[in-house]
Amino acid sequence: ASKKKGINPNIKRDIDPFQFWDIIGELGDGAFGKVYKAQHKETRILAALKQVEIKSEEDLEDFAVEIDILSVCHHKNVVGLHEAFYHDGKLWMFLEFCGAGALDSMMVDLEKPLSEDQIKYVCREMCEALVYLHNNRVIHRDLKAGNVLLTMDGDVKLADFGVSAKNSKTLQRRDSFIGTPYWMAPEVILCETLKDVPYDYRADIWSLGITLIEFAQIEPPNHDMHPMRVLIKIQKSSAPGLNFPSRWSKNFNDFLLRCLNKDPNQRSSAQELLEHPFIKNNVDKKALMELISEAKAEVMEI
Ligand SMILES: COc1ccc(Nc2ncnc(-c3cccnc3Nc3cc(NC(=O)c4cccc(C(F)(F)F)c4)ccc3C)n2)cc1
Repeated sequence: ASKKKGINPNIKRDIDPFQFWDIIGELGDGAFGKVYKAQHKETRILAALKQVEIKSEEDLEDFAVEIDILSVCHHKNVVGLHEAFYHDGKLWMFLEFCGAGALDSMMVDLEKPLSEDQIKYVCREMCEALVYLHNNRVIHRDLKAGNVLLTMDGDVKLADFGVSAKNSKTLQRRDSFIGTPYWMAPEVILCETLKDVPYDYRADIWSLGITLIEFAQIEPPNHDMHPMRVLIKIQKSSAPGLNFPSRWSKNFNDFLLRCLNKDPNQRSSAQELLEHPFIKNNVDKKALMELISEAKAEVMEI
């Protein structure tokens, strides 16, 4: 039976976005169209704008999924959608602007990893986002430092930029389904290769563990391997850990063991992780605020 193509109520149609928004800068050239910095004419709020050419109804359906997720997900740790337009054959998405950018570029710019106190705070905020997403039956599927945004106030917001073309280590994602393999849980790889093993929210917990190692070491495990080789390595090897565990607290090492279990059933849920001593108490944004001022100061120097 032909599914009735519901018009997505969250997308404003045939209204020119430039009536309400000005483009004030460029944020980068993503894999699917350009991304700009925009400002609302009345409210003066800032947004990140993605424009995507819509060539077919199928394209629109693809992106309508993203709009549906963003329209129902209202949480302090998930990037918010201001509004979306379908105008002039293009889909325009205005997301809340996070002034400090993504954590992977911050570590690259500062040429240093996060401290344990910074990791604690970001990890606690990411777990709160995952509890919310998983309770709303949303699986992120591509958790990594590049999808963790920061505001100038030190708020942590989960995003998903699809696949950045600039990262040559990315296996084609849009049509096929392989993302960036380094963060992929073993069962996901099985699923991608055998295409039948259904995987669920526990894959995000594995990727969270890999992302914490990335925060601690700037790169995920196996980053120096060819992406295709990594798929096999993750399958075959035991769960990864920190390169120098003794440099980190027992709580951090134990938290990683709870995330990085090759058996999805052995992994903790995001809710359980919120109770783990690594992030349960005296976690605050102070350490992260220092990192943000360093990163912004560094930019001012140039
Ligand atoms: C280079 O310096 C900067 C400085 C500031 C920023 N700040 C910023 N703030 C907000 N968004 C962006 C952004 C950058 C590049 C590409 N897309 C961006 N945001 C964005 C995200 C989305 N979609 C999602 O984040 C998304 C999609 C599906 C699911 C989910 C989730 F599961 F997390 F809710 C999130 C759609 C459209 C846009 C414009 N960038 C970025 C780079």
